Amino acid sequence: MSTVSESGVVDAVAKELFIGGKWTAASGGRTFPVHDPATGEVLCEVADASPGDGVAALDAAVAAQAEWAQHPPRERGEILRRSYDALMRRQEELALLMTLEMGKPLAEARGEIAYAAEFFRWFAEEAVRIDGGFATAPNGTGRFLVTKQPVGPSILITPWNFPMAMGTRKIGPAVAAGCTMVIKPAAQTPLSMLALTQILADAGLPDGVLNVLTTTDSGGVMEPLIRDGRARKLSFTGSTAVGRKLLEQCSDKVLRTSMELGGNAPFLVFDDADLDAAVDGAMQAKMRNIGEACTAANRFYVQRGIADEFSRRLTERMAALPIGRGTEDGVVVGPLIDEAAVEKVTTLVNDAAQRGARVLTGGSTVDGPGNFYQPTVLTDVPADARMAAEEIFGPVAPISVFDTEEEALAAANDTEYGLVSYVYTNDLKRALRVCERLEAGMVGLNQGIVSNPAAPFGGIKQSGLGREGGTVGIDEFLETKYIAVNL
Ligand SMILES: O=CCCCC(=O)O
Repeated sequence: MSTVSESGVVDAVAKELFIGGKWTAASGGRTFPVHDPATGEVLCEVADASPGDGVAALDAAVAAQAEWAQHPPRERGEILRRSYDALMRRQEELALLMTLEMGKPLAEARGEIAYAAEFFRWFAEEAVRIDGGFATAPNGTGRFLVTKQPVGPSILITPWNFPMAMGTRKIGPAVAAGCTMVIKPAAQTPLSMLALTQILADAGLPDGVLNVLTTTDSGGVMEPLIRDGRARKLSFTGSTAVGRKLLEQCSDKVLRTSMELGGNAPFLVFDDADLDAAVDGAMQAKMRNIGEACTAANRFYVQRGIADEFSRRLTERMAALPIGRGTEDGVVVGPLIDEAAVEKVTTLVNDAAQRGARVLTGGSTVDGPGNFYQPTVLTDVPADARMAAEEIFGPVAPISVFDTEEEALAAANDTEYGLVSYVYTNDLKRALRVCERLEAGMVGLNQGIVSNPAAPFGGIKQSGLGREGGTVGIDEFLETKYIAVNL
């Protein structure tokens, strides 16, 4: 595409299902609308898969598995590498497409395309490094041969908040490992995944390796595939509530699972922290993706000596953020994904205010069309406020004050979640002590963003199972086989 226009990027995407290497209409020709969250307008109609379409997609993935597993790792890597190049070459148009369907500002959408592409570059390099082992048995006679094989047909379910990167983070290692896939993007944001599908097909991904289902009937279409028994793996990114249900379904046929679930990230700022850095980090940890991220700082705990100054500076920064449609120049805060998201944020803020929290800035929706909520800072947020326990998933920063390290750790760990925590301190011993005791799969130490394709992303407790990215990311799609050799 030579020009980048709103209608152009939407028109350029195939709106059908992708099954066995072919674009195909949903059975009955059913479609559903995709909306622009900034205006509420319909962007386009997309195929609405039925349970029967789901089975056809799984059939195609199963049929392609044996041959794909034998495909040379170098070639699997090269498909990913060509796809990386295409993503970066087309960064501008793909970013616009993402902003239109998801709402995030264009600068962030560009960032997500680059982030997404990096997963392909990373796993292109990992495809050729799948290793094994050969050892002598302790009794000296036998030998152990250890090899790794693809798990098999995999079901991938991706969320709306990072519509491209959560796809490449799963597709990358699956392709590198030699697994075939059925992928279902979120109904709110199918277009980025459909564009990505064409990129992979153009890069030479064989027919049947990637099959894509867009649907409004997620449970009706996906549950039978999970229970079918031919898929061997489910990788899901989404809420803990949905993750629990999927885990139950997976138990039926004992599927391998990777679960990237919800978070409730604490952000600790100690008196000895660099305050400028802490406020910068707070803005990143809170406002990346308009707060619609499982990694978003959900609770700020600030030590008493600097609490007023931290709150003042954060409030000033939040109040100054330009709000608007993500396609407009300079906009930093786009719309939330839908009305339900706005309602949830409104309920949580009102609940905290009723329990005694003070609103320092924001605290309400924005007049006019679209799903906008003002950047909001609350202080004196009591421990029993709902937002202390639930993911806000919006531009709201609740601040509470603490006195001692022990108190801060107790508050930070007082959650069923354990995805990520953030700590700001200049005391090395405290930093290490606190990082070790925080119950989280990831910690940002004097850093407001932890996400990196080369690092293992994932949570403990009810934030999930497994890791994505890093050197361990490919293992999620590999089985270890041990061959006992009798000499
Ligand atoms: O909502 C969670 C998606 C994870 C985004 C990231 O990789 O940082």
